Amino acid sequence: MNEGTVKQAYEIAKERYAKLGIDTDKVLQQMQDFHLSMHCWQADDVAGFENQGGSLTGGIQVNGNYPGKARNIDELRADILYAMSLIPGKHRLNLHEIYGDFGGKFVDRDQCSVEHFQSWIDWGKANDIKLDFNSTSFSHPKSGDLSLSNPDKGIRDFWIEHSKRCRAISQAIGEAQQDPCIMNTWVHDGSKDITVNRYLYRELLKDSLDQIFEHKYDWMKDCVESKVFGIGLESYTVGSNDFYTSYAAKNNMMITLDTGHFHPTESVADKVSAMLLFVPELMLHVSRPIRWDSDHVTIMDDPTMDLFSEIVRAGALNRVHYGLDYFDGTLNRIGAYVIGSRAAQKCMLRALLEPTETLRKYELEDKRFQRLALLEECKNLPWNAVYDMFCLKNNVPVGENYIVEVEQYERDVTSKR
Ligand SMILES: C[C@H](O)[C@H](O)[C@@H](O)C(=O)CO
Ligand SMILES: [Mn+2]
Repeated sequence: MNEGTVKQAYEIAKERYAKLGIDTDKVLQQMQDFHLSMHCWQADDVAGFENQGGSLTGGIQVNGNYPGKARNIDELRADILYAMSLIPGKHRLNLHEIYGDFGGKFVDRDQCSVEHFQSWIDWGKANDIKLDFNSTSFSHPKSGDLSLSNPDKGIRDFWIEHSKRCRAISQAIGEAQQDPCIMNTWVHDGSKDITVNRYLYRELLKDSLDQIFEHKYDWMKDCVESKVFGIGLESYTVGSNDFYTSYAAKNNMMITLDTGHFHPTESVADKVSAMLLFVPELMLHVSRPIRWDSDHVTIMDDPTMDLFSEIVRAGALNRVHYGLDYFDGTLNRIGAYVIGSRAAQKCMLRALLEPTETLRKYELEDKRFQRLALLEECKNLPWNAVYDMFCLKNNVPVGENYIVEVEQYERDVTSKR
């Protein structure tokens, strides 16, 4: 689509939205301030640089063997920068601990420190990209079924030490970038079959977390992530939703909502207003679960649109952090970043373009037909013309034009790996 057509379509959309009391120019400004935290692990199928060739454990799984995945830190950085060049706006990068710059040496998880992330800090500064962080409990000989909740004190202490070090690394990252680094704690701990020790494991997890979070930092923020179940750990998850919701509320901590970590018919959108009354902030891991936590590439589907609408309706734009979390090895991985990131942006854009005040007025007046009619009509308002304008303003390909760019990068770079 040429520039003139995009501008023309935008002017028509602007007029259409103005009739509903929406200022599209203002929404474009808001979109500029909407930063995703892109997950580094889509680039290499959650392999990282510690355990080259080791298998992915911890109840998560990547399918597919699409050629050209990033094999080292340079390739991963190049791929992420390329993906970012096709996504409008400025975005963060979310690192897992296993993506440290270990210089080819084996650095065990209880030995990691800021020196292994100094080159990431420098890279972030050089590219104006803020970083977030995750401790990594999976893909390690000591991962087993239980890490922070393991009855074996030696194993528990190993993971406590890992988590404490990850927090110190996050603090250093946050201070260096002068913006808090958000550190997510997710552990896979659970049981394949019936366990008679539910209370014990949760008691141990609580105690481990209390030790990990004891030290207070000012340049990092903690969040905790629950899950329904992992593969091979189907019967019981120590860090369930009830466990972490209670823990976060009691300790005034941020909670992570991974959209793949709930029962298939459970609405994650509905949790936003429920949780934000009791926890200070939310971290999202936007994913696309197909029947289970399959981590398909995020698309503009109803659950994701509902989630972003609820954030906007709750007036919580600044209390939510927008991480992505999917990993699909069956398709071009850079393309996957672009599709998922743009989809999340489109969901946010549509949410910002909603005539919420009018809808609320209808609701207060018990005008049920009018409320439903306007909600339906919003679906076919010209929001896509506003998104195209957002792309144009940010100098990135408009619409499907990014497909040829991804193909070109594949020909020039990833197919040669
Ligand atoms: C890599 C994982 O997806 C991530 O650490 C965690 O957030 C998760 O969602 C596990 O299912
Ligand atoms: Mn997640």
